[in-house]
Amino acid sequence: MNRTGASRPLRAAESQPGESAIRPFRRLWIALSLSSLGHWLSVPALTALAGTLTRGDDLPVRAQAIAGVLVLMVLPALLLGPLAVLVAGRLDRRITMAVVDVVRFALVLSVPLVDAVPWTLAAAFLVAFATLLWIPVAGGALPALVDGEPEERYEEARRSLLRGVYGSAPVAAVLFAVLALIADAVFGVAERADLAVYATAVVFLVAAAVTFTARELSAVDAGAARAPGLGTMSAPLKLLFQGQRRSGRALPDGPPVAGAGADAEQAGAHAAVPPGAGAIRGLALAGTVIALPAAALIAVARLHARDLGGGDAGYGSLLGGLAIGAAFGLFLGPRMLAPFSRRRLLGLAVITAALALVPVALVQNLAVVVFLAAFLGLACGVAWAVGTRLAGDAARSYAYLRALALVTGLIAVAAVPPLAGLIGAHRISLGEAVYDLGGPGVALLIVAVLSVPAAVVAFRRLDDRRGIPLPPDLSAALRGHVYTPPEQAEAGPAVVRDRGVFIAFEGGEGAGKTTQARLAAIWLRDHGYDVVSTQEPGATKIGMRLRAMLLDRETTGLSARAETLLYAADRADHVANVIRPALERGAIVVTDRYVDSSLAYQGFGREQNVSAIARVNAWAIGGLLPDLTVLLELPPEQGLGRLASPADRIESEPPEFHERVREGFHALAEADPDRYLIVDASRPQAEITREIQYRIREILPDPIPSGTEDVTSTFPAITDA
Ligand SMILES: Nc1ncnc2c1ncn2[C@@H]1O[C@H](COP(=O)(O)OP(=O)(O)O)[C@@H](O)[C@H]1O
Ligand SMILES: Cc1cn([C@H]2C[C@H](O)[C@@H](COP(=O)(O)OP(=O)(O)O)O2)c(=O)[nH]c1=O
Repeated sequence: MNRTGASRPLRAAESQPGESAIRPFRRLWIALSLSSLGHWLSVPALTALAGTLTRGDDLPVRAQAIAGVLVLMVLPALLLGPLAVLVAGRLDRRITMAVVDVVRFALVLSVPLVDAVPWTLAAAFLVAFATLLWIPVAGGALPALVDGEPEERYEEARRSLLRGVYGSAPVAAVLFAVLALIADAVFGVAERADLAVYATAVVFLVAAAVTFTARELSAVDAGAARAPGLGTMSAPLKLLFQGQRRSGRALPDGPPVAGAGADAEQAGAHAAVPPGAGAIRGLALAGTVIALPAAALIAVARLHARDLGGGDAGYGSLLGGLAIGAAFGLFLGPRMLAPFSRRRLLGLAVITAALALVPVALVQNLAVVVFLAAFLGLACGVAWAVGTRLAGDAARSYAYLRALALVTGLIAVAAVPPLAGLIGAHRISLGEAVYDLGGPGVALLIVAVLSVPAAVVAFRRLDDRRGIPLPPDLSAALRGHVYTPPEQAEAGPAVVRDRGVFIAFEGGEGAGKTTQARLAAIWLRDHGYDVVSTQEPGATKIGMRLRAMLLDRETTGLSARAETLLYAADRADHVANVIRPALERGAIVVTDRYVDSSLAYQGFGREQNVSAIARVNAWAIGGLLPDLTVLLELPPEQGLGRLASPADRIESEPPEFHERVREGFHALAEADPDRYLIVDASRPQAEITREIQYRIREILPDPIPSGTEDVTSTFPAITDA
């Protein structure tokens, strides 16, 4: 039972179809998604209507009308957010959400009926104000619905709701374009925007009906505290003011762990080094620059589409391109270029977004501009996803970043359309050819010219790999590994290895590493080689103590970074006291796990910055990499199923963790096929052993010293065991 008294459960998030318990969540999801669809649809619908109402006027008047609607739709969020939270906490959730939707329905419906610019502006403000009340109330619905459920389920459900709330933005833009096409075919130009406005009203009405029937939503507790990003509303202006007063120290100096939840810990971990003041300012600048090109484009999209020969359908396509691109970017951002520095990725994404605005402003073909807008959206989405993770989702710094983006967006939508109106259309003659540049195009170009240098400064401030050239770093990341500059690779003692061979076995739990490493060592010994069998963690005296700490389930609360460093410490000792001496005397070293385990488990598994872990380890091992790494690939559930002993601390991690580890190993191996052997470990043991022997044979030195061979004229033949 939860606070609402309803016995509902969040099997929802698990989405097992047919289970009746899913229904409350599903209804909440539908209600929230529909309301959001109405919200997103109201933006182009009302701006388009303002444009239609002023179609006989000059460009400046049209631009003002559109800018007015946009500004009034953003303003309430900036000024009245905390007030809304205060009011929302005292109201019945279901009734409030339904009433807000009915009010938005009535307001939107009244706009084409009154058919005047002032009322359109007033209605836009009132709709946005009503939305503001809806956000914290709706945001509190999930915590109330899932009270007492485990955190992972809650997280899953939260993500699903966020997808519904923000995923409806591209749907709305495309729907708007389709409605405009239909309206174009059926009605005259004068009523073109009306259809979208009526559709918006209907969506709100349906949302109200769905919400009203969802009885389990009734509760007088907004409870949004547990719903970062869904229902949190802070005072953006206050935050900005405080941020400034503290000279840019509103963002945390280190990992924002305290009270910030798992996301924040991850985010802190992603910031390879604790951000200094320069990096914090870089992050803030990035937040500003992300919003600038996107908001400027949204602000003049309708005018720009018209200049390019498109009507409202063109406007919808532009917004649709931008929104779809952004959705992809938000999804891809955290998954993109795993070995690449997150800070560099953020900087690059911001520069890309700013640069993309240049062709958006100059190209004279609407279809191409739609694609370019999608690209711009993609860059903004990636930047936002990476930036918020760096700042610490759910933490104060996330709110700060959001506030910065909101204020920048507001300034852009307020200033760019009037600027476009002021500039007006220009015709440039280039010899024979003439080039028509509209006011919106020039205004966008100006925004791009301002954004690009700001983006470059943000990149510089954020850069945590200073001195390492970008092109090889990026190209290495594209191939799946971390670029190590030649001088860094040489750090630590030189790799002295006359005759030894170094072979590592890697893979997930229960993949058969220990079994195959042992068999390989036996086979090699049988053929006369000096073989040292070893493993990580725990091959040395100190290592055994570290291993106990690392794997004991009693060890709780060990931070991801400390865990990484402890594995690296074990490895440093392992290399110095076991591996290197053995190789120096010419032995073959066979190790069960090595550095890739840290990249896969601590990097991919714990979602930390893989490049930072690679650097720490490169130093720990003094650049000593295996000649061959055998990767045994097995689905985690199969591997864990093979284990007989009770699960240790790492084995007890959730399935998603082990899945990420598997993907991590695979990415590392695929990037360097010369040094890896990828083996399907689900096959019979003997088959795997043969495949491994076949490959090891290729790298084995001649066991008989070369001088001796001349004398004996024999060549050692290694046969299958
Ligand atoms: N190819 C295989 N097929 C089925 N079971 C295997 C195979 N290889 C190893 N096993 C079994 O799986 C379990 C885990 O193997 P082990 O070598 O300890 O894995 P790891 O060291 O990767 O955790 C052992 O009981 C082992 O006998
Ligand atoms: C070497 C290494 C191991 N690990 C984890 C993986 C395993 O769960 C555990 C090692 O335990 P171990 O009992 O050696 O596992 P396995 O038999 O699967 O090799 O430590 C890391 O997370 N990072 C590392 O760098």
